[in-house]
Amino acid sequence: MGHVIELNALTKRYGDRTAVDDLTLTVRPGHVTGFLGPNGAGKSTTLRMILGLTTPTSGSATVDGVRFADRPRGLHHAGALLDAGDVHAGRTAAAHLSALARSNGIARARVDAVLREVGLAGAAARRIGGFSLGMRQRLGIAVALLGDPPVLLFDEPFNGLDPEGVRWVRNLFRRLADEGRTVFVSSHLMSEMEHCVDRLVVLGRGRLIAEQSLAEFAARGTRASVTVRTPDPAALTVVLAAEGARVVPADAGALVVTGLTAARIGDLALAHGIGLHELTTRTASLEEAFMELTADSVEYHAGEETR
Ligand SMILES: Nc1ncnc2c1ncn2[C@@H]1O[C@H](COP(=O)(O)OP(=O)(O)OP(=O)(O)O)[C@@H](O)[C@H]1O
Repeated sequence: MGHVIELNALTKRYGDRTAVDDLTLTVRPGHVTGFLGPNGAGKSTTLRMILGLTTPTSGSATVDGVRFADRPRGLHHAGALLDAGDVHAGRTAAAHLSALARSNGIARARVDAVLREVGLAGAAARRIGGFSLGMRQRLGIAVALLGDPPVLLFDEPFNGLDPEGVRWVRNLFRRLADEGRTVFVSSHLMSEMEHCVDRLVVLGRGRLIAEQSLAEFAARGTRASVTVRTPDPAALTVVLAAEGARVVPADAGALVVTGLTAARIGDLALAHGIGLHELTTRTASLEEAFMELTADSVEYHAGEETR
């Protein structure tokens, strides 16, 4: 079984700006691999280089050891959803897919099959110009599936989808991976990814920050904190700080404590005769782990002047 995507020191520079910086990684079949990073991290540029749409400045991107541009009949080999807005608005959905099927040597029957698959069978004869964003995403996914390819790349596939659509896409990715395909999905939102990926590649300012399983990623981010409520926060803060804990006041008189377990906090409070009204352990969410991991590489912070 093959269809491994390999990036080797892949680099893309635009003038003095490095969009993708020395990226080396492997994306394997049978998994849904999430490709995460803040806006401008270089995800789209990377996907475009894998597809041979953008030429690397240096390094290489191959599928099964062969550059995409060197493969005949592209859509049989790899399917992609890139910019869902990038279609001929005057065409109908069926005409758009039929044209692609013809130019890629794909049987016409596949057009109806993928329209059904993405839930657009009823809209086949409608012009794409009148499609909602969610319908365009579905059409883009239909294009990716058209050649029944072993490799599938999706750039921000959840954009514009309603909750039912999001769920459908997640199940679709899972099924495609279970069929042994290589599924590589970009997103800037961890919340979209944590329900459907089993591996993660995290990018920040063009550089690889993490490449691991979802479980490994979750373990790295779970720094537990304990929320404590007490009628005497000042006294408890002194006691906990003396034990080396970090204590931060939170809403409504609560304290957020890191560095001590809930059990230890409870014992210390008892030993000092301090009452407790709440003692709750919280583990950081994947979203928080992702934010922490990429904090140094976020380029565009809200409410901040350009640096
Ligand atoms: N054709 C281009 N010419 C010049 N700069 C470009 C070009 N394409 C991308 N860039 C720059 O490269 C960097 C990476 O962009 P890219 O679109 O790959 O990021 P991304 O991770 O997909 O971001 P987003 O989540 O916002 O889509 C950005 O700084 C972008 O401005």
